[in-house]
Amino acid sequence: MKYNYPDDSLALHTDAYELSMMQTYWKQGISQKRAIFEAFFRKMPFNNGYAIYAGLGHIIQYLKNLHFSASDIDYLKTTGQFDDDFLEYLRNFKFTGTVRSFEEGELVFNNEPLLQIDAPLIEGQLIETAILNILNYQIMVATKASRIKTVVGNQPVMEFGSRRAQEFDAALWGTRAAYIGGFDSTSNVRAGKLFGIPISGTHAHALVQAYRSDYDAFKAYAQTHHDCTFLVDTFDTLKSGVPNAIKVAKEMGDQINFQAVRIDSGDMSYLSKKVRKMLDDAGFTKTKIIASNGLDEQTIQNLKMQGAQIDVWGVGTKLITAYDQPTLGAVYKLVAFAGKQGKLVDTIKVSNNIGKISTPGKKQVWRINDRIDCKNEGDYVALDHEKPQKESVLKMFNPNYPLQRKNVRDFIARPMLKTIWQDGKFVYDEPSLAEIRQRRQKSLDDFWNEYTRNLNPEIYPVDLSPQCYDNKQKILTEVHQYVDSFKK
Ligand SMILES: Nc1ncnc2c1ncn2[C@@H]1O[C@H](COP(=O)(O)OP(=O)(O)OP(=O)(O)O)[C@@H](O)[C@H]1O
Ligand SMILES: O=P(O)(O)OC[C@H]1O[C@H](OP(=O)(O)OP(=O)(O)O)[C@H](O)[C@@H]1O
Ligand SMILES: O=C(O)c1cccnc1
Repeated sequence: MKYNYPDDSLALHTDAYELSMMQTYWKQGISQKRAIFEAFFRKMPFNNGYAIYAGLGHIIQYLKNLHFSASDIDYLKTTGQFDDDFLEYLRNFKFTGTVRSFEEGELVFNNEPLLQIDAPLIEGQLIETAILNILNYQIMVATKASRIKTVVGNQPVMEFGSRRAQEFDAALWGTRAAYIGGFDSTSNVRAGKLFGIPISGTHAHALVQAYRSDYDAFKAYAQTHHDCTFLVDTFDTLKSGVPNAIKVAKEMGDQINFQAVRIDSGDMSYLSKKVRKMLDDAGFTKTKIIASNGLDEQTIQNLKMQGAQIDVWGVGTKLITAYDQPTLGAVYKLVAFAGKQGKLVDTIKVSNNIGKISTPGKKQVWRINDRIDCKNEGDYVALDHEKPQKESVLKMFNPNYPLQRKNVRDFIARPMLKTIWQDGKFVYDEPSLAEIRQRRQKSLDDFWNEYTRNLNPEIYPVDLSPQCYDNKQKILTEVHQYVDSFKK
């Protein structure tokens, strides 16, 4: 199997149907017409009240490098599905569009555009698969991480998921998303190098197994490291692991910093209390207890309720695989397309399921913040030309929850979709990961706790402007007329 192309690119990281459609657009002369696509998801992940936006960093990297390499074109030729003139076009392909997006670390909600591509139709079509691939995964992991961090509070939580992640890319970008969502460090060393995420870790059972003795293993580790965390559950936590960790720490004295012990099995509430007492009695009151093994927000909360004496948490599988939910279900829809005279015409995707009918038109999302209590009142999805920030009273209503309408006065409206590319030019001042993490915390603080609690949160209003709503109804009526025209 040959999979090692020196000039491999990510342009073919797309579904075949995107390329098939692109060939049609190209041959029919509509490929350069302006098209607006928007990405959004319909249902909140994990029944959470909010999601954390993550993935833009990867999308930026992808779009900056987007091109078809010589071997990509050669391969497409071998499929026999594409004409030479189209392949020649692909050879010189370049992204020339405008991209607007939420910024990473912001709280986002269902049924609002998260990312918007305003580009020649052919370009917007190619990138659908990659954009959804990135967003569908990273938003889930960042949101899961945020739920876990909410329960962990000020204690450190380490990301341990690489070995259980769905392959390399998921481990790498998943840990970045986890860091955005509030995790404090990662065990993935490459993520440390590439993203500057602090790396942290302890040691595995293999070390103790190799020495066949807790004492010998801890001693060997202590002779080769200053900062020491000992994994104490390989044979028996209370009878052998902790007593030998203490013995080694006493023998080594100031030569080591006896930072922590890690417990990775058994009843972690019971064990952590016993271990705390043993450490304290031996004078190691500052030595921390780390817990790992199948943890998530529920087990951590439960352990805390039981008074477990755990100071630091290590979480892998259930975070990195977004264990409770395999996908976010984000979609990418064409919302407007250049009509006959080049003027944008709004488009709709109809469904029997009312919640699945797309909202036509190029839009902006406005976050409405109450000037008095400084908390967010709701998100207001408006057509792009609207200026809600200039209104004195904003009528907010959600057609799916018609009784929840309200008039908002004295507000600040903040546009959430920021320009990342303008007509092919990258214009975004990319924030550091530290800034993105701070943004998550700041954003969370701007919401009432009713929306951000982990269990049964209130539904945060994501409302359509009256113009946006009327536009949707008008286009829906046109579609109904079109469909009716086929009836006998
Ligand atoms: N006091 C506790 N309350 C609630 N859940 C706990 C408590 N202690 C441990 N757990 C959780 O219970 C689960 C136990 O899983 P499992 O049966 O795989 O572990 P184990 O048998 O102790 O260890 P292993 O099989 O890895 O040697 C883990 O998810 C762990 O986080
Ligand atoms: O349970 P998770 O949340 O996924 O956390 C990561 C797990 O990975 C390691 O176990 P593993 O048995 O792979 O190796 P070990 O020998 O280091 O325990 C570690 O000890 C944790 O139990
Ligand atoms: O450093 C650790 O303790 C660690 C790293 C990866 C997986 N489990 C544990």
